[in-house]
Amino acid sequence: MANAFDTFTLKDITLRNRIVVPPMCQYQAVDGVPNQWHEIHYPSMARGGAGLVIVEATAVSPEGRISPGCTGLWNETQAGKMAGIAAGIKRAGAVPGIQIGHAGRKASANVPWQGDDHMAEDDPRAWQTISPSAVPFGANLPRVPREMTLEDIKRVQDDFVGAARRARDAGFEWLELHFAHGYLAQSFLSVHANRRTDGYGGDLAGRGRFMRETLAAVREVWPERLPLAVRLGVIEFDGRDEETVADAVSLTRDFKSLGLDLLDASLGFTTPEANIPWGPALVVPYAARIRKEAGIPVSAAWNVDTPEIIRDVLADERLDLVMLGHRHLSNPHYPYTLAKAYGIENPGWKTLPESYAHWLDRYKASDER
Ligand SMILES: C=C(C(=O)O)c1ccccc1
Repeated sequence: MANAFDTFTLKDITLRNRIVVPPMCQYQAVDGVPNQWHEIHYPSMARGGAGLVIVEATAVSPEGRISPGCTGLWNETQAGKMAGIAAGIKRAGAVPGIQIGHAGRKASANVPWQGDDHMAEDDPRAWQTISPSAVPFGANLPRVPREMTLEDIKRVQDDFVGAARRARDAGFEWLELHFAHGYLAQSFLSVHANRRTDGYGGDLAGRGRFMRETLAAVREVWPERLPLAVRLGVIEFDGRDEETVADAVSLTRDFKSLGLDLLDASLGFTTPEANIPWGPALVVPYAARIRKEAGIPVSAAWNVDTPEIIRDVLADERLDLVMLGHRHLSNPHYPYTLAKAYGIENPGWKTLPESYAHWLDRYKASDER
């Protein structure tokens, strides 16, 4: 029976606990280059006590960004800045992770609080998006993407490999491929986005090919001793759920045979018509099924966010790691809050830097006396 403050070892990497700061886009980069925002944000999150801090969805190419504010790992300038961020996370006691991806037909968008929609075609910042088929997402993202050629597919897969190599050389110790949320890789898997009739479309084998090939190629450059994860949209809530979840189980088994170490279960988000039943631990049942049927460690986000839920999903081994994004944005020291909720002795010394722990212990808060 695991609990949130147990260590977790995967390959040569041991996390100090089961708490993860998941990738959460900050939309603060310029030309994909991390800056002081990221240099403060990520080490601060790590200083709060989480076991693993995963840097936001980082584009493998300029056209792969969701928005102009997204980070990238397609050049050495970006890699140099990312090296400092990885070191800062590690210095703060967490394992440095990074998520790499390509936004596909959801790219070229305004940041969420500036519209969360495709930039106008005459916006000088906008760019042509690409996708498995010339099928738009719709709703706030109506631009018709260009259908990818086989050369495009190979180029983008090579871009994933290049970004993985830069992440390795920058000192990251945990790599997550972004195969979820309606971005490019998920679009290949989705019947809502992929109408191809060549080897990258049609049945599950065809729709899963881009993901399998990309994972295998990245595994070649990502050190065997370091964990390789995939965030996969395992359900869409589009009326095809049993088929989609069964596909996710099958695909995860394939990924495992290609060197996947952990599956981070999330949502598909490939159609605006989805009817998502928002609520506590929304994705956990599907993550647990994959854990059992594919025999691989799993994590999940999406309202795994109370001490009771966190305790239960870990104790009964539905999840191996909990992704606490919302909790960390409102309180980067959430591990301390969680330790106190569990009545753990000396919660500050258990989760925070010694200077914080000292003062928290030395002079009690008025409601702690
Ligand atoms: C910006 C996102 C990402 O990087 O996955 C995202 C998209 C949809 C829901 C949550 C997060």
